Amino acid sequence: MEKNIVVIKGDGIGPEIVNQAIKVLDAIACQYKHTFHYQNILMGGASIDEYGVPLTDEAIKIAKASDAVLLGSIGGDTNTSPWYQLEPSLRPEAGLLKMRKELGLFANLRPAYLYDELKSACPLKEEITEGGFDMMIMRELTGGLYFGERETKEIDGQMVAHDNLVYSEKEIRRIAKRGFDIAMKRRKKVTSVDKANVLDTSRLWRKIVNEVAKDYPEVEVEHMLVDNCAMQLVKDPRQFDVILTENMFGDILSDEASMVTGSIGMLSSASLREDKLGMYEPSHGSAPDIAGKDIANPIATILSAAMMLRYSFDMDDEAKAIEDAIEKVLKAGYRTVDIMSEGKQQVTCSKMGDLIVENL
Ligand SMILES: NC(=O)c1ccc[n+]([C@@H]2O[C@H](COP(=O)([O-])OP(=O)(O)OC[C@H]3O[C@@H](n4cnc5c(N)ncnc54)[C@H](O)[C@@H]3O)[C@@H](O)[C@H]2O)c1
Ligand SMILES: CC(C)[C@H](C(=O)O)[C@@H](O)C(=O)O
Ligand SMILES: [Mg+2]
Repeated sequence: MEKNIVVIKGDGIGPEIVNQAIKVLDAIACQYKHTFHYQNILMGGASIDEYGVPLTDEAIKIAKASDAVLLGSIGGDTNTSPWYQLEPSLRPEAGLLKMRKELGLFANLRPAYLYDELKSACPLKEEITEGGFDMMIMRELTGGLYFGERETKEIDGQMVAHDNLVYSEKEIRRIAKRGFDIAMKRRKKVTSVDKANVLDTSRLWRKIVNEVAKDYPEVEVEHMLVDNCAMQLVKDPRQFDVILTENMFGDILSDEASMVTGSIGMLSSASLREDKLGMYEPSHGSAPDIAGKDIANPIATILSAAMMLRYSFDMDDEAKAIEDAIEKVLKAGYRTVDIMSEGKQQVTCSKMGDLIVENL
């Protein structure tokens, strides 16, 4: 097969981790006789430095015309980077949000899976991780607080800011369906997470989720308040199969879930819409504190590339080959520093990429 992949290396560790994913994709192309054409575009800080804006119309056009987008991560140190002196709509994150919205990528899948080999890197007690866990966070990605109207202004001599949280029935219904569809292929349980004891958007969310649930009688559905969910993720992550939630809750809970898998460097993600076009990126950020040192964990990005093969290109065998290679490398004892534990062999980001290619 021939596929056009748009590559956004991004900022910070972005280029380091994307280079490893491309090594792996090249090896897959060679083994399975595919041709992947890569086209680089800029987004985030790199685009600000080059064009003065975090995402150009031309870049959006190129992404829209592609078969899939592979992204590293964007942004800088929000305390020190000059990008954060710019007005909010010109900052790196505005480019990412615009890309998600322009491409209509409303469904963000973040699988949190504890590899047997990484149990020692997991901060939870052994009795909790016994048997491992495997959950999918289905995060709504183009609505909610991130996309509501916002403003900062002076009222009666003091600054006042507001961010509007809006969800429509249609937005909730389509993500809920995605959540139930994926649950049907898994352990058939959906935990819908909201704050229905306070928020109107959450009460609507719960009502629509219950309506959608009627079309999936085989799926067990439960509703959980987000604060409780944050606690349950640490207390007993094995109880979760699919966590279905809105944009901001999903952002926060997915970082939390990543840590119980050993490291944020393990959490991949796919941002999808109704057709096959998707954007694939690790769930973590540009990690400015470790950028340029060749120590970042590239596994989340490589797993995201595997999700690209699976969801955008229907290349299930190829995706599985990547996932198996990662497992082999972990079994052989190789670790980047974030998942390092006693008796294991510490390797760099690029070495981890090489090892995964060798094990394909
Ligand atoms: N999708 C994205 O592009 C994306 C996602 C999250 C954050 N960001 C941006 O990234 C910048 C930094 O944000 P942050 O520091 O809050 O979060 P971060 O995820 O970049 O880093 C948090 C911590 O995790 C570590 N870490 C992250 N990825 C790692 C990896 N692959 N291997 C090893 N360690 C890793 C970092 O070193 C840091 O200590 C901000 O500008 C933020 O807006 C971008
Ligand atoms: C960078 C930021 C806008 C982004 C988000 O909040 O969606 C990130 O944290 C993520 O998890 O992809
Ligand atoms: Mg996040």
